[in-house]
Amino acid sequence: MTLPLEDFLTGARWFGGKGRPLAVTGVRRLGLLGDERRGTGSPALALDLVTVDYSDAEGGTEYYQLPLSCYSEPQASLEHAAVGSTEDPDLGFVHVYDAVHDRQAMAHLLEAFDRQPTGGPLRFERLPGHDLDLGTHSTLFSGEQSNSSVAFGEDSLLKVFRKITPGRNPDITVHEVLTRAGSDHVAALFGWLESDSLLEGEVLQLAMLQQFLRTASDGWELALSSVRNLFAEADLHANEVGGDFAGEARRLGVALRETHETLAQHFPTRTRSTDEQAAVAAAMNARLDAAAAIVPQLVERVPAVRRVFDAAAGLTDVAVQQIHADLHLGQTLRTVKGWKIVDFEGEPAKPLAERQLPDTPWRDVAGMLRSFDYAPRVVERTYDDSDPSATEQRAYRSAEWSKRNRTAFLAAYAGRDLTPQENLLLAAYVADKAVYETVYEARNRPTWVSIPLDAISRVRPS
Ligand SMILES: Nc1ncnc2c1ncn2[C@@H]1O[C@H](COP(=O)(O)OP(=O)(O)O)[C@@H](O)[C@H]1O
Ligand SMILES: O=P(O)(O)O[C@H]1O[C@H](CO)[C@@H](O[C@H]2O[C@H](CO)[C@@H](O)[C@H](O)[C@H]2O)[C@H](O)[C@H]1O
Repeated sequence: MTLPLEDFLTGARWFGGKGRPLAVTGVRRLGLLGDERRGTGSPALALDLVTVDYSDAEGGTEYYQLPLSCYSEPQASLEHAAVGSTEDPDLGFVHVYDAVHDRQAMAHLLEAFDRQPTGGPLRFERLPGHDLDLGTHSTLFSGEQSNSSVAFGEDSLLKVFRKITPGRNPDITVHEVLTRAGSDHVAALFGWLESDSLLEGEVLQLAMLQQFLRTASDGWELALSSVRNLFAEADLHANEVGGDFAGEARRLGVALRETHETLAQHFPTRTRSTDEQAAVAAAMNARLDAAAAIVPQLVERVPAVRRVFDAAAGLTDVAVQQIHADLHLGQTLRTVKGWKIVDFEGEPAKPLAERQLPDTPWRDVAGMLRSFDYAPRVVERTYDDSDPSATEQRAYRSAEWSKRNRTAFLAAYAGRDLTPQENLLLAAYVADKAVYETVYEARNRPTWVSIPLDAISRVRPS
């Protein structure tokens, strides 16, 4: 009896290949933890890596990590996480469950981070400065994530990477550097798990353990409630209502600037050659053409956007460094100790080699500016629009909220007026992100596509 892994993968919310024809063509055991003694009720935790081959025109191979809880007896309490039953080469006949749902299995992992066993096929790396709380139990985060996150009490958070790209994971690399540098703007990295076996000649990094931000509120949710407050007070301006966000936007600007400064001190920096800058603009134009083929409403807006990208092609002395590369309000957390930035993996859809290239900090700034445009537009959509004057009033106030927070964020980030070159570069990155968003929305939330399309309509070549 083999495990129905294709069904399991396609039903998992973190699986990136949904809707594509695929086959699981290999399963590789990276490690086994815990000893399942019959009758003890304690599971063995198998860390397996499955190879997924796609058979559509795009084709390609991906690897996904499956942490599996293996029991000799069925577990009624884990029925919701059942994968199937199988004759396992190491364990004999077992009932198998998705281990991130299983407190006993997660406890094996946490203990292993504490003990750091040597000699096995798995390496549990730790950074100094924090004693793990082993008296906690695990809770799986729910939510639209591309990985699986498990909190251990209020002490630590384990992010189990699902799609595994051979090579170092930028989320670990960047968190390690920022933690060692004492940055205030990330959750401290406690450690990570990697496999001794190489794939395609590269290391496999499987999970990251970090400080659990107990007092965190999601930046996106905070922005939405600020807009709701504004809309609830029909005769007040954004600076007069209780939930004004501009102070937070300013603090976010400072947090991003300081994060960029720390990254620039610890990773290589350089300026792009003229050829590289031209290639970046050409890639933006190519993305624009590809997006227009998918989102027809974009077609009439292509010439204006192209003029911005063409102007940006000629910019010189563009400084590049390590950045976040996928920044938006949903990647920020407000804690009692200020703003924290999470998820330094870069855009998951891009190949690792591309994600590892240095880029301009203005890409991150542009990502945040786009979020300040999104938040009020998303709230506007929740209102009934039967009263045209109320709808118009909300649209006006929406633009007011967005401008106020974009201005506060940018002023705090830059601390000075932007040069014409910086303005142009930023405009190009904002447009590029909005173009990307039209495709993202068309595929995922088609009724939201007007949000980036309207932003693109406002693009004016200077
Ligand atoms: N250290 C932390 N403490 C508490 N919550 C966190 C922490 N890091 C991330 N989160 C929250 O966990 C969720 C997933 O985090 P993220 O890094 O974006 O995962 P993914 O790579 O799966 O998208 C987000 O809601 C984020 O706000
Ligand atoms: O899942 P990721 O964090 O990699 O990002 C993807 O999903 C985001 C939505 O969660 C999407 O962001 C867009 O919508 C946000 C509101 O939901 C908004 O704040 C962002 O500014 C906007 O780009 C992101 O584009 C996509 O890559």
